[in-house]
Formats: sequence, structure tokens, C-alpha cells
Amino acid sequence: MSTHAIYWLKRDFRLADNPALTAALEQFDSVTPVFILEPSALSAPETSFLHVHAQCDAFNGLTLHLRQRTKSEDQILGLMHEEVVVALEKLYRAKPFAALISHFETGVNRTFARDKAAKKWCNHTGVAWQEHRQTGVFRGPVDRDVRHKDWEAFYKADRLPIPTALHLLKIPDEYTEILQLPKSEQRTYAPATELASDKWMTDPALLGRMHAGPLLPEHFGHVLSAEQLRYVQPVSEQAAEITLTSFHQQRALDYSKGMSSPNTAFYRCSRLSVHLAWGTISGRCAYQRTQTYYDALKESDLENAGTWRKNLRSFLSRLHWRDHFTQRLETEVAMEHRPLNPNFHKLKLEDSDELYRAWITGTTGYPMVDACIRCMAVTGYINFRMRAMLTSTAAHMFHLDFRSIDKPMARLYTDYEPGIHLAQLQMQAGMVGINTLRTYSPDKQFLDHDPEAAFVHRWVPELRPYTAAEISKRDLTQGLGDYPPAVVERMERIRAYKKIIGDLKFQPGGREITQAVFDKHGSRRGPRRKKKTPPKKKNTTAKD
Ligand SMILES: Cc1cc2nc3c(=O)[nH]c(=O)nc-3n(C[C@H](O)[C@H](O)[C@H](O)COP(=O)(O)OP(=O)(O)OC[C@H]3O[C@@H](n4cnc5c(N)ncnc54)[C@H](O)[C@@H]3O)c2cc1C
Repeated sequence: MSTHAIYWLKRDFRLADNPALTAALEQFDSVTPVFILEPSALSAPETSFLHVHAQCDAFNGLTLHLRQRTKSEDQILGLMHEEVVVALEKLYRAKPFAALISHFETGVNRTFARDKAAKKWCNHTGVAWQEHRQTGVFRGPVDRDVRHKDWEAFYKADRLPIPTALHLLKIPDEYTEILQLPKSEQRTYAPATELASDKWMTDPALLGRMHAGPLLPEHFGHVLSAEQLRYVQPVSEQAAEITLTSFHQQRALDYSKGMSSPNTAFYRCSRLSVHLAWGTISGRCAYQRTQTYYDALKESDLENAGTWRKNLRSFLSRLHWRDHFTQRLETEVAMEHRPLNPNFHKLKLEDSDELYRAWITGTTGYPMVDACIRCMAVTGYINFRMRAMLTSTAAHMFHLDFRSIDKPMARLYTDYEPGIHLAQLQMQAGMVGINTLRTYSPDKQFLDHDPEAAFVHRWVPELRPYTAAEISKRDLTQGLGDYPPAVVERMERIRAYKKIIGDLKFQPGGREITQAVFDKHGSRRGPRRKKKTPPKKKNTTAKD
């Protein structure tokens, strides 16, 4: 009797180095790939048009890739717009399947609860659910001191080729009605000539282009404006390939130099985060291909080979940080709702609605903060330093609780990855407590990284009549023309925040609590500290 399985696509829209897809095709006679876009995910507080756009684009890209590979015009990628258990039940009733195959996911409590419900359904029905690992994040008890070795072993293992048995992927007749795709207008992406002059727009030659295809965000109630459509980053296996190649061959030379300023980061950074987040490339593939390129540069007589290598090494470290931070959420799922460091469980902040509204609408009276928020709302991207500055402003200056800004901020990134986002958010807000609290001054960031005010002028039109010098010397209590005064005075608020955090961190028994957090979650790669007291200085890298 022939065996049949469902391959449940979950943040893994690719054919190459895909452990779940490979396993499904090796074990079963036929496999139906299904992407389930749940109504509860679409209406979740962390979801925005950017995530829906990313998934539609990735779905369309994978559809195209499958057509090219199988040389067939048949739609072999199924879509369901249902809650997962309802979707599985419908499929099973139409045609029973022996197994459900997917990757395991480190997500928020909502996706964790969904997965538990799916597990219960599988147990009840007798369907075997195989969850494969696609990253260097480990589930279950892991010895923290050997985890790095496990991580390395995974990243050094041969990556999986595109399976040859793609002809086994099919939508059987029994599923045709259930897996019908919406009828769509074909959309064309903005032509490259229109993109030439604006450094925040995506350039198809460097970052790829969106595909026309059966899914559009509009089908799920998320409409992108014409401006957003021209700025959002394409997300597909094909676009990931172009992005990685252009990074290796053209952009990485100025990576370290260009990553801090929002005027250069849109092209100098790798821009691989959306692809890693939605699985249009595997972390292992990005890592190994970069390592190969790095090794080749050792033999190369290319001018600046040393600089290329230094930049690629810095990129490789960041790929490791991804899993390091995601592991925190995998180990401590409660961190969505409470600080990682128990010293802060009783933290009470002012959490003012008025300050929250100023922050999220980009009307704080701090030009760099406002420009970043408004830029993200259109492009779905900002670089690391600016994300850290936005968090630091929200927490240290505006005294907003990290739980109040978590979902709103997640909605602004196309690359939203719950593990990295929550770990970074908590760290920048001082809720981890194992590193020195780092405060970013928005006005210093403006002077350092936007000295000509190009970025601020682009995203805050009220400030276009003023020069960079006029902007930086403005009277904070007055604003400039139509631009509002600052909503709070900076230094006094930061001092107050640091006192709140310090009092909790150094309460009786607080140091021991912080040491326990370090032992469980701290990086093992730097010098080990086994002192009773938490580290005082240093460790202020972006990573920790
Ligand atoms: C408050 C806050 C929230 C964040 N939320 C996310 C998120 O939801 N998703 C996300 O991918 N990144 C997040 N980051 C990390 C970082 O800002 C982005 O990964 C980076 O800006 C993406 O751009 P890039 O791909 O061009 O990065 P590059 O600088 O080219 O880095 C290469 C890759 O390394 C990884 N990486 C880089 N920096 C970090 C870091 N500090 N921690 C963990 N991994 C890192 C990313 O996968 C990135 O794609 C967040 C940072 C902060 C401060």
C-alpha cells in the first residue's frame, strides 16, 4: 500500500537544505506540501502587512521554483486559511495520511499552544508528527557548556541538496477542493529605473525582486500602499540567492564601516535577515557558503582580501548570534511575558499611553527616533544600532515596559523572529541584567550617523527646511516649525530609569540571581567569570 504524508511548511519556504522536506520525500510515496495561514495568526498582535507580504512572496517564489524544477505547471503547493487543527482534520477526512512532517519552531506562546494542539490531534488520530531541526537551536535539556560544540557540529555537517524526488510532491484529487488558491490579479513590481535615486528602496540587482504569483496580502485583508510596495524587501529563495551573492561579491567590503548608519545599512548590511526569518535560505547554507568564500580569500591575490575577510568574519559571528539569542526563548518560553532576570519580575514602570503613542507614531521630538520609526513603517527594515536606539529610548527615556513595545515593534520588521526580537528587546531594556546597561542618545546617533540629515530629511518632512546643524541645535522645549518639542527631557529620565533598574538588580540576593541568569544564558565564548558578583564593565558588545 502506498504511503502518504503532509509536509507542513513553517518558516521554511525553500527547497535547498530543507531537512523536513528531504525526510518526507525519503520516507513516503507521496507528499502534499501545505502552507497554513491561520486566521488567529493573521489577527495576532505581532502580525502586520509586512509578515503577510513576506509569506505571500515566499509562497509565490516557491511555487515558481517548484514549477521550474519539476517542469510542470501544476500547483503542487497547497494553501489553507484555517486554524491548524481544523486544517489537519479536513485533510485527514478527505484522505488519511500517515505522518505530518515539519520543522520545529521557536515561537511565541501563541504558536507554542498551536503546536501543542496539533500534537494532541496527531496523538488522538494516530498520525506520527516528525519535527526536524533546521537551525542550531536545541530543544529539551542541553548542557550549556557543550552547546557550542553541538552548534558547530550542526553548522559543519553537509547541507542537504535540493531533493531529486520532487515528483513525489502532489496534491491528490481528494484535496483539490480543500487546497484551492484564491484567484488573483498578477501584480507587477516597481521597475528598476524608478528605484535608482533612493538609498532606502530595494534594488532588484542587489536584493532580488518580488514574484507575480497566486498569493497577495490583499487576499488576507492586508493592503500595501504603492509606496510600501516599492520599498519592502522581496522574500524568496531566488531573492535570497541574489542577496547573498551580491553581499559576498559587492557589498561585504564595506560591511563593518556601513552597518551603523541608516544611510548606508540598507545596502552595506547583508539584508539576509528576512530570508533567515522566513526560511528562504537556511542559516547553515549562508554560513557554509560564506566560510567557503572566506577560505578562498586566504589564497586570493585580490586587493583588500584582508578587509573582505575581516568583514565576512564579522558576518559569520552574527549568524551565530541568531541561534544564541533564539535559544533563550527556546529555553525560557516565559520571557515573552516576564523579564528573563527574576530581579525585575516586580518592575513597575510608568508606561504612559501618551509617550507610547508619540514613540510608535514617530512624533517624539527626537528626529532620529521619529525618522527610524517612520522609515520602518514603510520599508519594514532598520539596522541593528537603530533598533537598539529605539528600544533604549522607549525603555530608558520614556519608561515604557518591554511588554508594551514588544508586539508593536515586531509589526514594523519584515524579519520578525520572536527569539531574537524578545532577547534583544529585553537586553536593551536592561531586563537580562548580565551586561552593563547601554543607553543610546538619539541626538548623538544623529550627529554620528546622519551628519547631513539625509535620513531625517527623507523620513521627517517637517524638518526638510532645516539644516543638520539647525536640527541638532534646536531648543528641545520648542521644536522647529511644524516639528514638535521633545516629549521628555532626556538625562533626568535616564537617571531615574537606571535607579529603578539598579535598586532591583542589587536588592539583597540580587547578585546571586543575576549570576544564575548568566550561568543559564550568558555567552560562553568570552572569558568565563565565576565570581559571585555580576560582571561590572565590558561585555557591552551588541551581542550580549
Ligand atoms: C530590539 C531589537 C529587535 C531585533 N529583532 C530582530 C528580529 O526580529 N529578527 C532579526 O532577524 N533580527 C532582529 N534584531 C537583530 C538585528 O537588528 C537584525 O538581525 C539586523 O538588523 C538584520 O539586518 P541584516 O540581515 O542586514 O543584518 P546583518 O548585520 O547583515 O547580520 C547578519 C545576520 O546576523 C543575524 N544578526 C545580526 N545581528 C544580530 C543580533 N544582534 N542578534 C541576533 N542575530 C543577529 C541576523 O540573522 C542577520 O540577518 C533585533 C535587534 C534589536 C536591537
